[in-house]
Amino acid sequence: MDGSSGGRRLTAETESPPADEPTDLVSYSRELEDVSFGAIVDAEHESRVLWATPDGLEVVGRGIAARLSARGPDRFDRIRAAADRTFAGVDHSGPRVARPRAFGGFSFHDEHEPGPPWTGFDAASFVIPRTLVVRSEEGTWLTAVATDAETATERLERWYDRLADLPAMQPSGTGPGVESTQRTTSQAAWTEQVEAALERIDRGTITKVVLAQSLSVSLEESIDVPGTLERLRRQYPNCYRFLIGPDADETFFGAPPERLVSKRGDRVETEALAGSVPRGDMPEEDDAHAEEMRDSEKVQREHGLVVEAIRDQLEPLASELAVAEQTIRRLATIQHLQTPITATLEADRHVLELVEALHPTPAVGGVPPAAAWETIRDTETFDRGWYAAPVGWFDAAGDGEFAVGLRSGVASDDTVTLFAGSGIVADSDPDDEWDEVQLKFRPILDELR
Ligand SMILES: C=C(O[C@@H]1C=C(C(=O)O)C=C[C@H]1O)C(=O)O
Repeated sequence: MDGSSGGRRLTAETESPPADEPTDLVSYSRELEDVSFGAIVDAEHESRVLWATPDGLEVVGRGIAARLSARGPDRFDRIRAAADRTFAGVDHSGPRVARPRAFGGFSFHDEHEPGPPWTGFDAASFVIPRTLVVRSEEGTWLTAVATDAETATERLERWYDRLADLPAMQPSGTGPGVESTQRTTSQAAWTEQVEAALERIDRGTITKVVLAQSLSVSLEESIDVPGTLERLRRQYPNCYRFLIGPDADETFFGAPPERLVSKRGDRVETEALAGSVPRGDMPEEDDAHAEEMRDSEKVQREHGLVVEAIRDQLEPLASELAVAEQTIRRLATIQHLQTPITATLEADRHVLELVEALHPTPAVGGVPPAAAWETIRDTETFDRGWYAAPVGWFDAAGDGEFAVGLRSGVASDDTVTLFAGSGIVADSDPDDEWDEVQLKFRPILDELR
């Protein structure tokens, strides 16, 4: 879905600009007792990131040792080139798990121009935080990154003492309360939008398109995003959790179920996640919904398009590709059809090459990609920004992991703008698709109440 783009820009800043000469960065790590992550990500006026995976890796970061951002259709390449230069100057002393990583993501489309509610969010933007805490099977580690050894040591010791003094558990609080909500799309407008998309499907312009809505939520109090994510962890333990807070007013966060891609060495893992039904109150009802989804020709067609597109994108890069058996993915409020896909790369690749190849899958875009994007742009009356786009991390070796930025919202003080969408194929019913979108608002909306 690369379209033409006006402005192209690339910046790679470190804490002591100018950045055209790569600045060397020193990274030191130290093991910690388990600590509260809240102290790292409570800084609303400093850059902050949080990343947690269903398999138990949790990372929080604060401040900026280096920032990479890019616009335009070659934004993936530009970020990679800038990152290669930056990482080449990093000297890390510590275990691999505690190494510096770049956290961030991309807008859904490369024509993205930052504007409210996405002011701080470029079309591609990553930071290597100055202070990092990672919790994994290999323990909890603190890392400090700086332009010289003395600053890195000082930062490491200061944060070590600060974290050691805080209780490991901090209360995650309660929801800020919802004062009012405002839709971008009324149900009548949605019905028209879906019918117009169905006409394009009838004419053969597209086979599938994912249409979304946004919901602006005014809160009774300002939101504590890390606390909200902590509560989401309890409700959605098998989902990702992320927070991307540039040093601006807005924070993008969510609890997406969907992995876009993970890459370690030559091993690649991804999945098709498409097809949705509610959970039932009783086990029988729950199973009945799941069965109805599995047996639906429409849902299978919708899901199959995603599997096919992922396979087509990965096959040229892989020496081996395996599509596993379809399963039901059960989350607290919704269930999905899921097909895990793994591959072995035939040559060395950067995870951003895989991100570029895969984004957007037809689980969030459509088929064919360009005509689907045109439909989205002609139809949706709000800015997708970073919704449904890749969010995650990568390291010096080009390994990394990205989720799809779903079940997400962008928060600014006492407002959160939520996003959710659903796949439209031939036979889609506007009312059913409406219900599905409302279901997908729930993970975040429930935690705001
Ligand atoms: C578009 C969203 O979800 C995606 C679309 C799905 C579907 O159409 O069934 C299911 C999971 C996600 O891939 C969303 O959560 O906003």
